[in-house]
Amino acid sequence: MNDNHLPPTNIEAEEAILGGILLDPKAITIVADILPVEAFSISTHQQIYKAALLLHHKDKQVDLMTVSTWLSDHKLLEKVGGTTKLAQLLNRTVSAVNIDRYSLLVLDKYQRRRLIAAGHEIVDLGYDTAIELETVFDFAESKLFALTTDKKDKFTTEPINDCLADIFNELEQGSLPLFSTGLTDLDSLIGGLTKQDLIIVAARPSMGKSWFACYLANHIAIKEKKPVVFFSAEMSRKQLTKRFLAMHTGIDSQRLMNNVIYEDEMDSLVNGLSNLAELPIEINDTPAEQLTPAKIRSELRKIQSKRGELGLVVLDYIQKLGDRAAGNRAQVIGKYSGACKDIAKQFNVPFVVLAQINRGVESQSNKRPAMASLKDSGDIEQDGDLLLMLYRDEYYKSDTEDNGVMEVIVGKNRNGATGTCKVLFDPSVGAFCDYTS
Ligand SMILES: Nc1ncnc2c1ncn2[C@@H]1O[C@H](COP(=O)(O)OP(=O)(O)OP(=O)(O)O)[C@@H](O)[C@H]1O
Repeated sequence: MNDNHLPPTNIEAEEAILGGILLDPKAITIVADILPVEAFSISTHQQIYKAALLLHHKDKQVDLMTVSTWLSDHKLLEKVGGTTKLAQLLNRTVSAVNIDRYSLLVLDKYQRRRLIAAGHEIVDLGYDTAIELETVFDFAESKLFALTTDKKDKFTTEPINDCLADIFNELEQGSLPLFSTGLTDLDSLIGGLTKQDLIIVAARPSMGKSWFACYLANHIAIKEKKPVVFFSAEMSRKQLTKRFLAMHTGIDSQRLMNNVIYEDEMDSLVNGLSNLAELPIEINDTPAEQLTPAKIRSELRKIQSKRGELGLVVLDYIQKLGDRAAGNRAQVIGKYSGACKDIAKQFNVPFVVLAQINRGVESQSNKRPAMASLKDSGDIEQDGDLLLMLYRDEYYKSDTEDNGVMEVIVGKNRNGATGTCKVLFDPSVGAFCDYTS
């Protein structure tokens, strides 16, 4: 315990770094990406380093002359101690050889100061009993997580120039900010599943929402090889795993649920088990009343730090969350859908959220759902970037010509067209494929 409570600093290392920068024009290129301005503990050090960084970002040479001229031109030279201070820094430094090592020493103290600041904020929140405990935990966890992982706040204000640089890089690489669904007609309508989008998949009960979500999860896990996280407030972990197993083995899901396997299915079972075991699919079956946005964020943070960038998040299903006896359900659901959109942005991932549709569609002649059909809809349709509504004619008419066909109705598409496409669907094993094939 530090009795005098002085914040941890390493002034000598800070001086050595600044001296190195003034001495050797190459030095700034080594430290610019490692050290933020705030890593320096003294404001004069921060100001000198900031001048060096600004010159560096404008592709200007960085040395004693250019830094002192810049500071003088901006009426800051006297504030940092004048040319005497710069000369002192220079005189104390023999070479810039160890500058990367010194940077780590300075960074270590900076991280400790940030940890202490976060600790103070967490203590204050702990005392503030007006704030819900869950919010306090979420805040505390995200503060510490930011320190141990990225170390930089992603959501700061940035000049448009920086965004343009990112966009140019993406265009140059031709990398798509979205994932194919594996269904050609659906992809032609929606493009694919876009990162940061909230994708609402809505339908009447038993229409095949969970199967559709399983299909997307499985497809992204296989094709993108990125972690897919399935929050199943509806089905247990075992039931959901058996659905995935049915998809991989072709064994009827109903029989898998009842643990009935035929002898000639053993090979498929073994193959399916080993294929499925390889996939980066994570299942969380926290009961609906305990599955809060804070819990979802906390789980995603853990998975992301363990397995890397996420490929897809699924929630089955939104109206199940929260206190179902509570008065204004629309308001509650609106709160959840807003939080889901924030999570999609925060984790840079498409977030597929399943939703039930109002019984109202049953009284319509064509029975096909529309945007207004969402049950307890709250702000779901506003928060969603993409709204996919599922419809199967055989659900209502056993003699339909469209046996085995699912219609995917795109009711809202922030990034493109709306419309309907058909896909083939086998609910016994959760198989989806193109209608035209
Ligand atoms: N083994 C099976 N054989 C035939 N049909 C099946 C089988 N298993 C499930 N189904 C059908 O799949 C549909 C259920 O799919 P799914 O659970 O994905 O629907 P859902 O829209 O998520 O429903 P809910 O909202 O009730 O959870 C039902 O129509 C059911 O009859």
